[in-house]
Amino acid sequence: MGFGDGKQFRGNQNYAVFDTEVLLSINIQIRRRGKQNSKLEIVKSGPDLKGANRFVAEGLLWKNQCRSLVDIIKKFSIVGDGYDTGSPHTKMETFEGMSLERAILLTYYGLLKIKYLKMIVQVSEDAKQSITRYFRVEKPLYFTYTHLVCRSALKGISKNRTDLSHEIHADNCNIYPDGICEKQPPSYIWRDYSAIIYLNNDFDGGEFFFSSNTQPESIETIVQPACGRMVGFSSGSENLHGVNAVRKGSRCALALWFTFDEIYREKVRDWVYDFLDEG
Ligand SMILES: O=C(O)CCC(=O)C(=O)O
Ligand SMILES: [Fe+2]
Repeated sequence: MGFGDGKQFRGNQNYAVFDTEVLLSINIQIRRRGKQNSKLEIVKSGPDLKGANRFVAEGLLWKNQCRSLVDIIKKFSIVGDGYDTGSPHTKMETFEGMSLERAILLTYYGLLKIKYLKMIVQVSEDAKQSITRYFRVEKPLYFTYTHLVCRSALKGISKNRTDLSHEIHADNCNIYPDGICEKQPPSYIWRDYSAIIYLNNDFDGGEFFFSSNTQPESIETIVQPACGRMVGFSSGSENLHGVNAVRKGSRCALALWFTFDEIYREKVRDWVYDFLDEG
C-alpha cells in the first residue's frame, strides 16, 4: 500500500502522513530534545499500520523501569479503577488501575519512592513529545488522563475463550455496528490523542489491534505489547481498536490520553510538577 492511500480511513483526516525521510528527521529531533541516553524511536508509521493517524515507537522505557512500574501497579492499584459505570472490559479478567492522583498521594504519604513518580512523569512527557512531533501539533496539547493498568486472566479460566479483553471501540466516540461514531458521553469526547506504553510481554494473548469496523474479523493490524513499546494514535473513529483476550498471566501498560481542551486537562499534574520541583 502506498503512502496516503486513505480508503480505509474515516472521520477527521486532517492529520499528517509521513514518508520515511520525514520520519527519520522526527526521530533525530526527538533524540536531540530528549535525554542523552533516550533511545525513543518511531519504528512504524501510518502506512505500515494500515491507517494514517497511527504510529508505533520503541525505547520509551528500559527493562528495569518496566519491572518497577509493573511491581508498583501490582502493589498499589485498585480493581476496576477508572471506570465508574459500564466497564468495557471482559469479565474473564481482572482490571487493576492506578491513576496519577493515586501515585502522587502515595508519594506524598511516603509509600511510593519519589523516583517512581519522576519516572512516570518522564515517560509520559516523552510520549507526549512523540505525539506532538508525529502529528505536527502546533497548539497547546494537555494531558487529560494517566492510567497505569494491568489486565490479568482469572485463574482457572478456559484458554479457548472467544471474548476480547477490551471490545472494539474509539476513544472519543460511541461506535455503533453501522459504523456511526457518536461524539456523546459515556465516551470521553474531549480526548484527541491516545498513547499506550507497554510494560511487559510475559503473558499469553493480549495483542492490541486496529480494526476497520466493529467485527473482530476486521482486524487491520496488530501491535504486540513489549516493554517500552508505544502505540500512538488520534482518538477518533479513524482508529477503532481493541485488545485480544489475555489468556494467561498479567498484561500491564501505561495509558495516556491528550486533549486540546484546557478544561479537561489533568489538573493533578500541576500538583505533581510543583511537588517534584520542590523535592
Ligand atoms: O491496553 C491497550 O492496548 C489499549 C487500551 C485501550 O484501548 C483503552 O484503554 O482505551
Ligand atoms: Fe482505547
